[in-house]
Amino acid sequence: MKDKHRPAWILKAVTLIDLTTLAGDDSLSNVSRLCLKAARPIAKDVLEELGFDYEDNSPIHTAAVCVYPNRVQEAVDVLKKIKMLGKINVASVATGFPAGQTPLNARLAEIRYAVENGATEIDIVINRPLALAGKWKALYDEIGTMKEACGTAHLKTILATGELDTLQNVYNASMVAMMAGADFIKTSTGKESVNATIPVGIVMARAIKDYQHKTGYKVGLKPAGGVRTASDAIQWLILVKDLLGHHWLNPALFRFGASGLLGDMETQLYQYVTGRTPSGYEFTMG
Ligand SMILES: O=C[C@H](O)COP(=O)(O)O
Repeated sequence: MKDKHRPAWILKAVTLIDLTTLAGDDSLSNVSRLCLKAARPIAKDVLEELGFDYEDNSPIHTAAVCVYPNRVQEAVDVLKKIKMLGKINVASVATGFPAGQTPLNARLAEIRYAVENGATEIDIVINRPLALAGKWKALYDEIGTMKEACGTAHLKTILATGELDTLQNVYNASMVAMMAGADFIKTSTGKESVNATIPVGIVMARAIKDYQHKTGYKVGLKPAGGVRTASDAIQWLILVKDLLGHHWLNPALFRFGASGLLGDMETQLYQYVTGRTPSGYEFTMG
């Protein structure tokens, strides 16, 4: 890619991020910072130098923030306060994230709790033992009940591909999730030892394309876990553009799940604009 196009690709990628915090010590304070960062992800001078408005109507904000169910209400409140709720969605992981090893009733209750608190996107994890045992109908039924529990909230289905053993299982699980009503299929929780990889992305994009051919429905793709650099992000954008088409590169059909991707994007954009490396004092949260 020509260097002059790089900032545009990076800015595009910024708008496709589900800015995530999924840590045991998450609190009102870091969730607030996350929301402020989601609303103003790139420093004012850098953004203006690239020709974008920094003010309220700036199109450069992340697609969503992604938090644990217990933190949904706080994220909703902060985004409402800064008038960004709706422009930035609140996504919640649920269903015993990341392992999914809790009874189905508890997993469903967690979805309902997150939705009642204002989450409009729910990231569930699939039951890996069902997939590994080839019990696809049982997996379909579980995801179907989770879709129902979501109500009007969008369902993102995390396959945890690093634990599915084979690419055939990844393809089958993708198909089952889509047939059960997933709005997005997502690679990983970020907590497996292997997370979003390009080979898995190719298989999932292929499944999405096959599903579209069979049904006419477009399902989104969300690589998540270990996407850390602007170059990683651009690789994913190129993969999606090549396999699914340019129109898939919008927040309704593509997201990055990432906690640590913005830092490198900011650095890269700063370097592009100023020709120098940031000192470390250049960027502050919020
Ligand atoms: O869904 C999002 C992932 O948990 C984020 O993973 P990450 O912390 O490796 O970026």
